[in-house]
Amino acid sequence: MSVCGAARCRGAVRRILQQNRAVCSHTSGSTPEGIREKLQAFPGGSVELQKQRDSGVALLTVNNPARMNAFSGSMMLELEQRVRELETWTEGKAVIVQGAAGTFCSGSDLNAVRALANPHDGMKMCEFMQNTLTRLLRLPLISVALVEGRALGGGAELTTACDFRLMTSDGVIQFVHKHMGLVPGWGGAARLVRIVGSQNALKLLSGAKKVDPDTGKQMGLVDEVLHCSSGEGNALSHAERWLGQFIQGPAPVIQAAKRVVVSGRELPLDEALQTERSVFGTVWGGPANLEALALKPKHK
Ligand SMILES: CC[C@@H](C(=O)O)C(=O)SCCNC(=O)CCNC(=O)[C@H](O)C(C)(C)COP(=O)(O)OP(=O)(O)OC[C@H]1O[C@@H](n2cnc3c(N)ncnc32)[C@H](O)[C@@H]1OP(=O)(O)O
Repeated sequence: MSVCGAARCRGAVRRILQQNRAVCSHTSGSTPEGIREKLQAFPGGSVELQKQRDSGVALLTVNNPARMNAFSGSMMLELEQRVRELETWTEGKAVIVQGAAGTFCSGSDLNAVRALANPHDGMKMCEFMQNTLTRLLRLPLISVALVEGRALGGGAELTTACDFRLMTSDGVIQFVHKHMGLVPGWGGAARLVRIVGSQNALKLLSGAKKVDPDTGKQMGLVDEVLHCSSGEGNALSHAERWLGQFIQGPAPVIQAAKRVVVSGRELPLDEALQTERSVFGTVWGGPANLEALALKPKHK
């Protein structure tokens, strides 16, 4: 990359980091640090990250099978750490978010929820998770939620923090918050409205409706239904194949595509155009661009 290109790239990265800092200050008013010790007091399970360097696809696995992959406090902290690791993965192209043992995620661990049920702790937890999931959605990687089994409550919210949702035929997404006397607090409502529109979002939240794969596909919540028999890694290999059509080519170009989509999705038009120019500058005259020009391609 030229010196000029590198400077533009740093500018684009700086702008995205500024967006992320804006999320922190907008969603908390203060830092969400106070909640870390409290979350640490609810251990159990893990959030695992496996970076597949050959393909540029990372697997992020929510792993707490004894509780249907519910998020313990320590898992919320681990998720933030994993997202932090992905933010600096310059060779990466995509991330698949999945649950362990054939089911996606049943939301917050109800034991932690009970203990943090006062408004102050609830707000801090919600700020912390909003920040983490906003950063997940803004990663310069194509993100896919692979929904096998159930995605409930916070698990349903997690699916909306990905660019795409793939569902196996046994999958269910359900915003069960109403049954808990709640609304989503991890940013899931704001994202849901943007994905399916306000009419559908209101139906899903006020009715706590179960979304099966076909209904999800009709309303635009589900991008693809994976018809595969259940079994270790079977759905994952289908998901990887589906993802393959979007991640051919060099990582900087894939990351640039994601960055212009994030700015187009989130910023006012003038700022989005400015970011688009900066990101364009990182790929214009870059190795992939020069190689393509030398090949005189025909796009048939
Ligand atoms: C702000 C809150 C909101 C958010 O964060 O956005 C939330 O997410 S609140 C949590 C919302 N989720 C739930 O309310 C899920 C409650 N669980 C269920 O409805 C059912 O367990 C199930 C997920 C539909 C599975 O049912 P089934 O297949 O019949 O299995 P079991 O019920 O026997 O579950 C096995 C085991 O897992 C425990 N479990 C499941 N979910 C949670 C959870 N969210 N927190 C803690 N533990 C959970 C369940 O209690 C069973 O444990 P044992 O009884 O010890 O076997």
